[in-house]
Amino acid sequence: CLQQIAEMSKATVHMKDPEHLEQILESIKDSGPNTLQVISDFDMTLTRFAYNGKRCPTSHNVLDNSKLISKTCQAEMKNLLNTYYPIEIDSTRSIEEKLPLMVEWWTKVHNLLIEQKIRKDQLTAVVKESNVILREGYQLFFHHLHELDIPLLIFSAGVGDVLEEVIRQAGVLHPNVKVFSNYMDFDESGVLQDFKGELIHVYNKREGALLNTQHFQEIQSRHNVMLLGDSLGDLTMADGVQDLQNILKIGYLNDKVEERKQSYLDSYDIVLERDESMDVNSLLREIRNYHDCLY
Ligand SMILES: Nc1ccn([C@@H]2O[C@H](COP(=O)(O)O)[C@@H](O)[C@H]2O)c(=O)n1
Repeated sequence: CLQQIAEMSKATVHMKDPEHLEQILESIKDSGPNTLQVISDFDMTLTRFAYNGKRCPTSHNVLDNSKLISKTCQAEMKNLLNTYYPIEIDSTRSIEEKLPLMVEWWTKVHNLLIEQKIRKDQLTAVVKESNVILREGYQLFFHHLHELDIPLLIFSAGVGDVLEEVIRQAGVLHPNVKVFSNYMDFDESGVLQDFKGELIHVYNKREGALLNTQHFQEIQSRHNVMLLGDSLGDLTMADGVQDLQNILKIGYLNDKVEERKQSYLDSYDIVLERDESMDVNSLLREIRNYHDCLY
């Protein structure tokens, strides 16, 4: 199955330790789908990084580039993106150094969005008109997880309302999909007045943050994890999983490939370099076939 991923993939696939990977996969298969949860990032992990050589938008960019935002504000957001995104992906800076700067970026952008008086009823059209695209093979990915009743936890530092709308419009917002993200807070007339709860940025995603929530109860017996991410910050998404047994970490290396390759190879079990598809479907198919043979 691992070989299949390597062969089928249009991208370059790196596997840290194929033997160890095979063991993890066997163990996950033996334990059954009811012990598995999938934890995934959203922007540039479930969605495409580029299409026809052009960058695709993140959930924030869907708003930034839309008609809901004034030209002056768009220019300010672009400036912020050009300032802070290089810091986010800079492999020479530590997470500790980047963290306050990421909070600064998100806070500034959210304040700008609030100033724009965005209305809730405008989001559907804005998503429809955007160039956001889920990765090739997404239908099968969501379908396998739904069929096997495996929870898909999407942990995103993006905008929850936007990304949920993307998944809804793609027709794959199944009941097993749970999104944890920055949700907009609208006033009684449907105008954006704030963002709900604690800010989620690229370096504070942790399943432990869900402790005491209804959802945490539902997943606490699932000790095997498949984690999908595109940044080193995504690696902490499984922190707090109860009695973790096996974790399979799959990383999409989209940008600044050469500079960041080594750190991704050190941290992820499988690294998909410049991939735009969901080759992980082969792993899910394998788990599913194994389960179908047994039951
Ligand atoms: N104003 C912003 C802030 C962040 N981003 C990007 O969004 C990504 C975060 O979302 P995840 O689903 O990946 O957690 C992150 O990679 C930022 O670069 C943005 O585009 N605009």
